[in-house]
Amino acid sequence: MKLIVKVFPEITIKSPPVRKGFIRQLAKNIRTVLRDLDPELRVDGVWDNVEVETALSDAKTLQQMIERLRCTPGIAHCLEVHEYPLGDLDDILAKCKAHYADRLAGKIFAVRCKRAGKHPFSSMDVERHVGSELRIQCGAAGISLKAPEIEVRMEIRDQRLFVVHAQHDGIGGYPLGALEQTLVLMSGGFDSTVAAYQMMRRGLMTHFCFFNLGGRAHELGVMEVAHYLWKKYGSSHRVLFISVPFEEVVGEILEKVDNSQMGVVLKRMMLRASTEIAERLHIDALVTGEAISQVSSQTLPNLSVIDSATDMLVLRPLIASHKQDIIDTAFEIGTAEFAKNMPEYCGVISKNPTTKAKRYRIEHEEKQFDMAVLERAMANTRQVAIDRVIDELGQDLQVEEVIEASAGQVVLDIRHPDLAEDEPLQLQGIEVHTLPFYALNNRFKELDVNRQYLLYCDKGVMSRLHAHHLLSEGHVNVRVYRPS
Ligand SMILES: Nc1ncnc2c1ncn2[C@@H]1O[C@H](COP(=O)(O)OP(=O)(O)OP(=O)(O)O)[C@@H](O)[C@H]1O
Repeated sequence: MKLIVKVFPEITIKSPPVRKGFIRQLAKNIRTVLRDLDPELRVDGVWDNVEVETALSDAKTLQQMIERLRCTPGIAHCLEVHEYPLGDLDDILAKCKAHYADRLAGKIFAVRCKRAGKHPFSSMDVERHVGSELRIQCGAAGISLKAPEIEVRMEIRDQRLFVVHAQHDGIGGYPLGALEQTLVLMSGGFDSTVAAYQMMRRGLMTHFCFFNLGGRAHELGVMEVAHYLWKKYGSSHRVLFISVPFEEVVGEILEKVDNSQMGVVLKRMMLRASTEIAERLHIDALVTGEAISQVSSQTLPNLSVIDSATDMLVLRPLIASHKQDIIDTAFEIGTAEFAKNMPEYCGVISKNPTTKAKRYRIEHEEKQFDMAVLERAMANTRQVAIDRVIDELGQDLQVEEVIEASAGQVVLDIRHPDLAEDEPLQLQGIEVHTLPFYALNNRFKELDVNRQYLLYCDKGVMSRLHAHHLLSEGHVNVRVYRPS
């Protein structure tokens, strides 16, 4: 199969050397993202598109390839095409007929031709000839250029003809690796996950930084959603997940800072810490999910005082977004399910948080704060490559594993629903329920405590992590199911 990947239109209007650089980067990213599906894949960047060719014909793998391309930043859309050497107008007609004949009977259609190179005919000559002949030969109902039911599409490039079989829309943006890097402050809710996605889609390599305010379940949830985002939209580049233990910082704030000023001080501490991390890693900007007035503390005076804690650029891609739009995007990109179920832990809750923070007042409050506490948090920061984040977490956890389920036990398939649907787990005589890992924390307590639950996932890592967490929460009837 051949795919023609059309790059994001903003790239095509760049100067030739810049455009070339972007296309080279995109071709490299596509190779990386698809390599495990076909190590022999051919990827060539040309003028304003990238050609991808695979000798594989298995429908499931091809579908996976297309799905990955659709989520790769820099791609406007990709076309599934059939390639032929270019012949005369009748030959072009014959090729189009071979692919479209069975779809045209009784339909209103249009022929669209794009052409590059020197030919004895124009694009319009091709459209007219193919259109009028297909109409007669295939029994079509008519031609409408404005509102066709079916479009017969082709591209002619020099001496090659591509008949388009299907088009798949991508997410647009710039290829990762061609621009700078950012560090997103990730709390795992709707806002920070959408903010991270927007930066990634725009082509900025985005690392994740989480401040652990005291909730282990929150940390696990943030790791999972960060891993999901990276895997789905950014796996062409390895990024980092950084976890900063902020429990002691929260304790110090609770003890030393006036209640109404606590939220602003906490955010300033987060910015100080993330600035240091970003500088160490040569990252150019910080990103947060704040949107103006979304919560009472997200006011301009507060944001201004928060920003004065750092000289680093702080980007807030959602600043003027409506909450509903953010939620809709989270559903589209697949982070909403994580966000809805995120066991958020907020260490400092002010009764009357200030909405008009004053810098002198905040600085006065911070004078009481022992900065050694922040330094200790920084010294204990954990940094893991995102592709290892789940594995490393699961390594040392002691959880009993079961290789064969027996009657009476319930197997909980905690995989992402897409995966569970594609390859359903079927066990003779055993009760199997699907309960995705992101919903596990909230829904587990609704289950019958007298049953024994075996958690199942594909690699045995997520199941171990979650089983360990449930055990530590006091649910004793939990094991990991690892069929041999
Ligand atoms: N524990 C945390 N770790 C990392 N970043 C955080 C943390 N808490 C807050 N942030 C950052 O500050 C931003 C604002 O957080 P806040 O809790 O005020 O709003 P929010 O609307 O609940 O955010 P979200 O929906 O992203 O959880 C978040 O979007 C995130 O970028």
